[in-house]
Amino acid sequence: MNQVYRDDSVALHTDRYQLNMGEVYWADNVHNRRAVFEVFFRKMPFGNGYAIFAGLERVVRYLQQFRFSDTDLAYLEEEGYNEDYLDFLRTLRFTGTIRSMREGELAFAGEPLMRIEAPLIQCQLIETAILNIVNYQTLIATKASRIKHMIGSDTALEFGTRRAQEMDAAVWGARAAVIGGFDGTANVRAGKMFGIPIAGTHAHAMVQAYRDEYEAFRKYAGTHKNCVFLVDTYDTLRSGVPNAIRVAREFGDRINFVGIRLDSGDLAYLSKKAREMLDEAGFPNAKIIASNDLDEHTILNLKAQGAKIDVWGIGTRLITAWDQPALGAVYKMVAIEDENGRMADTIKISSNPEKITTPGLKKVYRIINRRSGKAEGDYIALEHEKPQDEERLKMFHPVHTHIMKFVTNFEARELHHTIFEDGKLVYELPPLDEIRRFAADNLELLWDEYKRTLNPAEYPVDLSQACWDNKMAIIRKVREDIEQKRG
Ligand SMILES: Nc1ncnc2c1ncn2[C@@H]1O[C@H](COP(=O)(O)OP(=O)(O)OP(=O)(O)O)[C@@H](O)[C@H]1O
Ligand SMILES: O=P(O)(O)OC[C@H]1O[C@H](OP(=O)(O)OP(=O)(O)O)[C@H](O)[C@@H]1O
Ligand SMILES: O=C(O)c1cccnc1
Repeated sequence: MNQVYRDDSVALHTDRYQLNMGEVYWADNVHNRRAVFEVFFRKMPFGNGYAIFAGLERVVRYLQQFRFSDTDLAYLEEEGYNEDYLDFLRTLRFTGTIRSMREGELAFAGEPLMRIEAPLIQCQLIETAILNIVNYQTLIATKASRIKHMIGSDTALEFGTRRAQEMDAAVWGARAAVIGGFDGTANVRAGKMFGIPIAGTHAHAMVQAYRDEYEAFRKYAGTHKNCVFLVDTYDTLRSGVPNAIRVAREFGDRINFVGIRLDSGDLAYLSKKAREMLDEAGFPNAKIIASNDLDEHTILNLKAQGAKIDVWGIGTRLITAWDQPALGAVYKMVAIEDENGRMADTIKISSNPEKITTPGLKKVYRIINRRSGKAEGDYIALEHEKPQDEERLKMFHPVHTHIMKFVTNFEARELHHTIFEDGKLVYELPPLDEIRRFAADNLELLWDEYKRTLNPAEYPVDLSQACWDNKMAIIRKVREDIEQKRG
């Protein structure tokens, strides 16, 4: 094992191969050539019809802090990196330009979420952290949106911290959940950091600590105005709910009896019975909160059974993205400056046509039909193109090109915004409630066919003719070059 150093920077939050490539570029003096990379994912997470982009705020914070500390450099020296290379890294800062979707934007497979344009070595060194952040936060925001879709107008609370994949995931996951439509979190630190409303009841431990359930509820009521009693420690209907009602009656106006929480058993049956008991006791406004391994599937099922649940506490299955642990977003080069100072488009070829990258500097537009107010699809065009000037826009599937349509009377809304310009932050990070509203408004652009959680329709993400022609010409050129070199 190597020596251990103080963790005082984020610059080494990268893979070793990025530093290795950086050294190659630096030694060959090509490290400052302008390069362009794009972040995108290839498959819709959870089989959902849309994803919700999240992670930009943390990417911004990371890039603002990006610098190698003395201990970083000492560590890299020990790892055998060239001293002059390390001297170069010592003063390295992010000086690039980033165009990105805003957090809360709807995102789809195959389209660039972010575009990073910077000296080659910088593009490379920041790849790992950017993917780390965007992959996780976009995944959780999307999972939260699926769950919130089922919860509808009831309250959705994020309860996952104890089961999250470590502390960072818990707080940034709570924030992503809010972007996806959640109303609050149990994580107090996330509340402090992001201004998320915090909510909380109590655990079985408190009932066990007093042994007597009635006594425990009374103690809670004695110290808290807002009371939610957890009623399933011993027997929900015979003990828990009656004790909650008894304490609520005894304390009267001295407390605000918010309701009860169910955390085990048949949540449909118990919630209906508890609702009857609370109503009969004169507490029709007391809420029923449910938790216990909930996700969009159990919630749909519970609603179908007529469960009387007002507030849903969702932990493990949200914060760990239970059914799909990774989004799989990648970071691919689309252009690089050549030895003559001109930008040249680049491509990565694959035997799978869906995996061939799309070369060149591009923009992404959402094509919105002015008559219906709904999105027709997303349209990826080359930088210089102006789709909004077209009378009749041809949209076709980028792989199965015979699937096509013409759109008229549309708005072409650009999805990327400039975040950094030559290293300077030019974007004002919006407050979280604005991002949450933005995500909810965006969902209004989608037909219901794209929003159902089971087998949604595939939303079109198309290339412009010029973009497609450019891609085909580059594929042909690469093939010809290979043939020529083979002789
Ligand atoms: N009426 C229902 N329909 C469908 N799923 C339900 C219903 N009630 C509860 N569930 C879900 O079924 C699962 C039940 O979990 P489990 O079998 O561990 O029982 P439990 O009630 O948690 O038992 P324990 O007393 O050990 O906590 C949970 O995911 C819960 O959300
Ligand atoms: O089920 P989740 O979706 O992950 O939601 C969070 C869970 O965390 C708590 O359980 P835990 O057993 O850890 O503690 P408690 O029941 O004693 O509070 C809570 O009661 C929920 O069941
Ligand atoms: O407040 C609660 O009820 C809560 C918080 C975290 C996890 N489970 C429950």
